[in-house]
Amino acid sequence: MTSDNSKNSTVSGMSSEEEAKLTVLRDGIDDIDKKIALLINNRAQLAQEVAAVKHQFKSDDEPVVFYRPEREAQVLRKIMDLNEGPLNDEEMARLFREIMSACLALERPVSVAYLGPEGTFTQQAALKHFGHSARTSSMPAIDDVFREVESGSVNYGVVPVENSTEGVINHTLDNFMTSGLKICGEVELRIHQNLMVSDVTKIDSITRVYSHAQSLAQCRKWLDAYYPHVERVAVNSNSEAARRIKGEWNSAAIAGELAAHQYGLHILNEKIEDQPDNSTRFLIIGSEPVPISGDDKTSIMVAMKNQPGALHSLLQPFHQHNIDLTRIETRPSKTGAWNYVFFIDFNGHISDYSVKEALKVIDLHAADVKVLGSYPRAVL
Ligand SMILES: O=C(O)C(=O)C[C@]1(C(=O)O)C=C[C@@H](O)C=C1
Repeated sequence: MTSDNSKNSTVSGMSSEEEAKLTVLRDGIDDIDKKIALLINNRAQLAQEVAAVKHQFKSDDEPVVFYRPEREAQVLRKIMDLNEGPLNDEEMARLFREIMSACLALERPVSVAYLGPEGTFTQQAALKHFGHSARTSSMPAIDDVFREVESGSVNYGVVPVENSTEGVINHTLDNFMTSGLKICGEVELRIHQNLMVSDVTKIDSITRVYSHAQSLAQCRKWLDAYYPHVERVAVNSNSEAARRIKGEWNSAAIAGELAAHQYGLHILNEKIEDQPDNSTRFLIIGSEPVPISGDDKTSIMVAMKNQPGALHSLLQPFHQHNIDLTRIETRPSKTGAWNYVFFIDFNGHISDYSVKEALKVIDLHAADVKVLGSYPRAVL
C-alpha cells in the first residue's frame, strides 16, 4: 500500500502552495512572452519597411546595402545605456544582437566568410558580430576570405588581426597591401583555451597534445607545469587539433569550447591560457565604406621611405590634431627593399575634420597613404 505522507504534495512532487506560487509567476512570464513576441514581430515589420525604402531610393543597377554597421552599433549602445538590470549590459546587447540579426535576415540574409575550419575562434567572432541568422561559410586560409569578398561571392569576411599575447597576424596585414577591400568593423573576443579529450582517450596515457602554434604558445607555462613531457604538435587550426584526437587514445587537443561541441569532445581543463586577459581582435572586411556612428576607429596604411625622421613626420600630425593612436605596426613593403609600410589605427572617423587635416599633412611626407576604413568601435 502506498502512503501519501504529505497531504499537500501533488504529482510533480511540489507542495500545492509552491505550485500555486509558480503558476502565478509563470502566468506572468507567459503574458510578457506574448507581448515580447508581438513587439519583436512589429520591429521585424519596420525593418522590412526600412528595406523597402532602401530599395526605393536606388536605381536598378545600384547595389542596395542592407547591413548598416554604424546603425547596429548605435542600437546596441543605446540598449546598453538604457539597461537598468537585473540583466547586465552585455547580456542585453547580446539579445538585441540576435534580434537585429533576425531582422536583417528578413531584409536580406547576410553572407559571411570566415577563417575556418568550423569551430575556430574566428567563427565564434563572426557569430558574435553578425548574430546567428547570418549565413557563414568556412574558408581554409585568410587569402581565401579576402578573395571570396572581393569576388562578391559573399558580402563580408572575418579575419583575425592581433592577439594580446602573441601579437599581430602578419598574413592579414599583408593582404591589405594588395586588396581594395574596406575594414567595416572589429570584434574583440576573450580567448579561453581548454584541454580536451575524446571518448577513447586514456587520460593517464596522454603522450601528445595537438593545437595551433599560437594556442600552444598561449598555454606554454600551463603545459610546462602539468604536462611537461608530452609532445606538443602544431597543426593548422585548433579545430583540426580537435578533429584529429577523435580516434587517438593517447592524444589531447587544446581548442575553444565551440570546437569541443562541434567534435563531441570532453573538456578536461578549462581556461588554461597563461594570460587571464588573453583576447583576439578580428576585422570585418567588406566593399562598402561605413558612415560615422559616433564612436569610431580608422585604420590606415602608410608607405614611407626609410629616411631619417620618417616616423616622426608620420606621428607628428596625429599629436598636433589631438588624435589618439590605438595601434601601430610596421611591415616591410613588398615593392622596395628599404621601404616600410606602417599600419596605424586611431580614434575617429575619416569624415572628422581633425582626421582629414592630419591625413593631408601625412600625405605630403608619405610615398603612399591608403585608408583601410573607418568603422564603429567594438560594442560587445
Ligand atoms: O536601420 C536599418 O538600416 C535597418 O536595416 C534595420 C536594422 C535593425 O534591425 O535595427 C537591421 C539591419 C541593419 O544592419 C541595421 C539595423
